[in-house]
Amino acid sequence: MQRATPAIELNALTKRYGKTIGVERLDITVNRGEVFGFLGPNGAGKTTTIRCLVGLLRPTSGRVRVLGLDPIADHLRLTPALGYLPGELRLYPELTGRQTLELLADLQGAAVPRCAELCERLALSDAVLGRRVLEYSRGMKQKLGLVQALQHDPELVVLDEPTEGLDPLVQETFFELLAEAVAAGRTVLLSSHVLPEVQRTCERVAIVRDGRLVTVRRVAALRDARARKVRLTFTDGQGRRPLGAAEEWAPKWEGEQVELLVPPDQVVGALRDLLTLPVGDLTVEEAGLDEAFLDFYRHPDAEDQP
Ligand SMILES: Nc1ncnc2c1ncn2[C@@H]1O[C@H](COP(=O)(O)OP(=O)(O)OP(=O)(O)O)[C@@H](O)[C@H]1O
Repeated sequence: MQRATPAIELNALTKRYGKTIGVERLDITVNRGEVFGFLGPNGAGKTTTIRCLVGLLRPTSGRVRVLGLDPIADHLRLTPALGYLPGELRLYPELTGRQTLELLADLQGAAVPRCAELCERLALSDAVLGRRVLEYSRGMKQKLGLVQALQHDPELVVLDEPTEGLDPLVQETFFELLAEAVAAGRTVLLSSHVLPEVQRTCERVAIVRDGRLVTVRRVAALRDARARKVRLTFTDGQGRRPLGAAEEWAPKWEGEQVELLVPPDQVVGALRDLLTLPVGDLTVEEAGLDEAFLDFYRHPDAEDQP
């Protein structure tokens, strides 16, 4: 494995399903040792990208390198170094949990030094592992999916919606496992539409929408760039009214009160205009990160600053 290369390199990755665009000209580089978030609404292209990364889909065009290798041509070399948790985990229902882990270890072609420890930490007891997967709850299947993704202590872990179906206690264990993987120098790519999960774990995030890259940002920068929530209360009892240029900031009315999400560098100008109206009370606060995130979904032209 070529250690000097980035963990993941996508150059103009395009995948079409007939006329439908899965992803279009995606350029993303994930460095070694990084926890990288991959965020986007339903149908944005996250799973398509991940399937191209792990060699399950052949790109229509563009270049994909994972740990310096081509995921399709070098599949056998790559597999032992790759941990993958699919978004929709399909398991053989007739196999027991234990047999499932053994089968997947065979396919990974690697020793599984962490299997027992991971089962213990995720509360998959011998009794549970002895039962057939068809008797498993959704959360139990997801835990099995996490064990198989990490059991061979892979160099790169790719997780598609990893916390789906996990209860809060198990989610905590999952976050601990992620932190340990990073401390041990592993690289993690995590796809999600749960923002706090990404905020908590990732250094950088790529936001995708409609198959295209909207932006790649440090999570900290995303936080700094977030909009200000401006709340005004009017005093003349006339309620909802036109707000002129401020209509651009998606006003949300409630009686005499209106709330606007304004980019930080435009707050002063917006207030100058708004305060010509009969305003009795005013608050300005930072919007939540999730609101900043939604803003990226809404404004296709949000500038790019890796
Ligand atoms: N096998 C397929 N055949 C045809 N179109 C597909 C196929 N798989 C995905 N698509 C389309 O590609 C686009 C991207 O889908 P993808 O599953 O990659 O999105 P996603 O970001 O993972 O969404 P979600 O968060 O809902 O899982 C969508 O328009 C989807 O309809």
